[in-house]
Amino acid sequence: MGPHPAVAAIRLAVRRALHDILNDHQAPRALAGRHPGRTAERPPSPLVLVACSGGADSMALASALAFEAPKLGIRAGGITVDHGLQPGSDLRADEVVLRLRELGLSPVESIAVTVGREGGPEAAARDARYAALDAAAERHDATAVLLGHTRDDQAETVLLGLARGSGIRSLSGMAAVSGADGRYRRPFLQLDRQTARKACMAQALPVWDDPHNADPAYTRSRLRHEGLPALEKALGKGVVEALARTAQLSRDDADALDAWASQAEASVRDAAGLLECAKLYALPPAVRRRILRRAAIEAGAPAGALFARHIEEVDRLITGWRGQGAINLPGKVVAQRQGGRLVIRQG
Ligand SMILES: Nc1ncnc2c1ncn2[C@@H]1O[C@H](COP(=O)(O)OP(=O)(O)OP(=O)(O)O)[C@@H](O)[C@H]1O
Repeated sequence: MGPHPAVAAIRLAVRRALHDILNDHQAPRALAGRHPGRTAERPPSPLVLVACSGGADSMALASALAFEAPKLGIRAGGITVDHGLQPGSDLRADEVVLRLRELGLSPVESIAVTVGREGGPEAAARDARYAALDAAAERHDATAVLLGHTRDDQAETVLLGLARGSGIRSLSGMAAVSGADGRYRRPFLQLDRQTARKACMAQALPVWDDPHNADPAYTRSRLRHEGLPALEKALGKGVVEALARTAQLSRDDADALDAWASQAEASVRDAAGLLECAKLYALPPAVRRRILRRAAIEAGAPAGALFARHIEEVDRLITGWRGQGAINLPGKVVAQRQGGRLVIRQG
């Protein structure tokens, strides 16, 4: 008898991700082969780490990694991050370490982090977690770090992006591959959360339910427990899949528009490198706004603090010109129209 269908599904997803990782990993060696003077940068047996909270998604991921990695000659390890946000979180982290070791993973490490306040509790915990995972990946010379985000997480991310009202880039959710050198991989992005949970049950894997995930103080938690169920009731069960598909389509569109904006940018700058308002005016708004956003970031505006409304205001210097004054942007950046040119610089 084969494995439970949910177990088969998680293993297939991980196997595909590992094949991709191996292909990418072998690329530098192929290069070294073509240029005999160069040596391969990576050790022969790649290490893949799973980032595991102890929850159902990442426990399922860890079990599938432990099963699939040895068959492909990959070493498999695991990291759990202790955010220190609840009493006893260190004991829970120790328990996750134990479980990962029981699965046969090595090395396994628990990392305690200090969560700051910047951007709210969810964002601060995420920043601290990724910094710890980045450092662990470097320390162990890991080729990749697997994350357990599912299709449901993706649907939630798309809705959060939609509610921000800042265009298709924020609808494009999480990428299957991201981070430095494509370090982070999300093999479960096409898989629903229930499948991961069922796979844990089928393998008798104990899972830990993070109380934060059910805490209505958190936006994502409200979306998960109230928003999405209401949407499913109104629009049908397929809405999660449709939202996840929207992420992929939006990502492709956003990438294409970014590329268009990169190409168009050279043609709207004069010999001195200043942006020409008449030429900007002739561009489609989506392309023009991307050029304006990039110019503001180049001038020192922090990307995370630069919102759609800022760019719209700068855009009005081009499309709704009536002699308005300089526009103040985050990071003390100022945008100003001067004699048919748009000047964006530190104020
Ligand atoms: N404390 C942690 N330590 C290590 N990795 C983590 C931790 N928290 C989250 N992750 C990683 O980030 C992914 C997404 O985390 P998120 O908090 O959005 O979901 P989650 O509901 O906690 O997921 P899970 O069911 O796997 O616990 C997890 O699947 C896991 O890979």
